[in-house]
Amino acid sequence: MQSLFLGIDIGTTGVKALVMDEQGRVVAQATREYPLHVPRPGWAEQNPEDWYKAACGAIATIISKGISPGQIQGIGLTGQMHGSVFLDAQGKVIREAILWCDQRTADECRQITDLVGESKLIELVSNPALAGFTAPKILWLRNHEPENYKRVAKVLLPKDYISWRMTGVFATDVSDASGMLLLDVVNRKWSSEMLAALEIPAAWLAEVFESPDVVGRVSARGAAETGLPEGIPVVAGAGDNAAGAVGNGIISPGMATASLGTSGVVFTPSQTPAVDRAGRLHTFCHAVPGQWHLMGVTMAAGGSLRWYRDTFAGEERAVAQLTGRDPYELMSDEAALIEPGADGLIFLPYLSGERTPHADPLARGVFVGMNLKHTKGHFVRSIMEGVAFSLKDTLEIMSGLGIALNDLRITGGGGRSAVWRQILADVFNMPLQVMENSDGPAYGAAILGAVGAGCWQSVTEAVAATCSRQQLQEVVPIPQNAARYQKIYQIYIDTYPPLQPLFKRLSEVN
Ligand SMILES: Nc1ncnc2c1ncn2[C@@H]1O[C@H](COP(=O)(O)OP(=O)(O)O)[C@@H](O)[C@H]1O
Ligand SMILES: O=C(CO)[C@@H](O)[C@H](O)COP(=O)(O)O
Repeated sequence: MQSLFLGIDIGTTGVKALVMDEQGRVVAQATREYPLHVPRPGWAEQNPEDWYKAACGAIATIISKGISPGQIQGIGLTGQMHGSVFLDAQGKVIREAILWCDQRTADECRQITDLVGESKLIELVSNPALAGFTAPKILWLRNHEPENYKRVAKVLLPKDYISWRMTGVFATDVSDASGMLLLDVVNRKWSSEMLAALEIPAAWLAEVFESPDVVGRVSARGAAETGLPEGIPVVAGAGDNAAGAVGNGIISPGMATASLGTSGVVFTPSQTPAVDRAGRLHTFCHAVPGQWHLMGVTMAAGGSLRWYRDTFAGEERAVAQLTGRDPYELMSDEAALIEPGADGLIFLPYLSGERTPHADPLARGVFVGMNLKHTKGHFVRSIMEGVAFSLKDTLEIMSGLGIALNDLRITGGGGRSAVWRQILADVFNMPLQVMENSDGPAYGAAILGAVGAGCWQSVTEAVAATCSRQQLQEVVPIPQNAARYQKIYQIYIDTYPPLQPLFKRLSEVN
């Protein structure tokens, strides 16, 4: 009987689970959505119980597809990074998790920066204090919900909460832990100096492991809840971007992923903890032991298109329901009819604030240049283009740091759109590789689970054994589009600076 490996991704929109065989072939997959709560503008929360129920539901669907649970020999978890799950001493969730895209901690970021100092922060944890990272959320709880704060016994990241529910073990991995602002990223261990400075007890944090390390086994309780046999090894796993990179074979310098999930990320590995001293890129540990990575993050990439779909694409949603098509496909068809440049309509995708290149939680989305000619197709196209310009910002910073990329692979839900893929290739003026499996993070997690279970000796060996078959297509830039986008990009980058003080004033009256 073939051994199988289960990868589970606790995404922002839902859980994606897949099962992979010893050759790296995906043999079954399932997804389950859950809601995102926005109690106030700029806030974003989810109920960890929803994640666990969805994960159990996705596992049940996979089993119902004929997968024998007894064949599963290893499990890897991944998920949205930075989210704070606060548990009390009985293991009860104290309040909803505050997510990566929540912008409430601007004051706490300032507090941390004032307390520790900008350059000392880079020295201790390799990154500046950014809204969305986990440590500022812990301080927010202390400042705003002292009753809840008093009850805290553990702070877990989203995937680590699921791992704990399955195994009873409190564990995390170096890539996800990097986004807490509490990890000494260079030495891959908690920073006792940072914990002391912020007065956060070390006992609140899970033990840190390398991503393919086995941290526990499915417990009797986990088995009863998930329908999996007791005893399957569970590895530490990785943050979704690092796991997605493993799933797409991004484990050497020069390679990168451009990801269009809810967020948009350009991710490239590094053999050293090469810090961007200006703090524009995140410097985190990679899921490959001994490697690090740099990444730039656009907060609302696919999230911008989803906002448009939910707010303005009622007609497309209705037609999609009648025809069995996906509303995103219909929106992409509309965008395909519009010329590159959207007849002068430019979109700044700062609907959830921004991280790269402007670390500005108060930034907001903007359409510039609307005129009477513009139709819905123009708006869809300008959203796709604005997100591409934002990812280009990260590529430009990387290039300024001397990072040369020669293999850029697209991943995430937005990569399903051929129009959006071509826009990215044209805006970047670089060929893009389209991979077979767009659920890169879940696939990467399954690979890590397989390495932990001993199917391969290392992540590098696993990637060599699984990824070569996955390259489907190359999207080549169209020279005249690339030239046009180069001009529009110059206008795009000049649009934010004069608006920045207005975003601040807007936040004061809202
Ligand atoms: N067919 C499609 N065309 C264009 N964009 C799409 C399509 N399908 C999904 N998307 C985009 O992908 C996003 C979800 O990507 P996904 O990788 O699943 O995100 P997450 O991991 O954040 O849950 C959606 O918000 C949407 O913008
Ligand atoms: O905050 C980050 C990375 O620093 C995000 O990339 C989250 O990890 C969420 O990812 P998606 O839901 O967009 O995949």
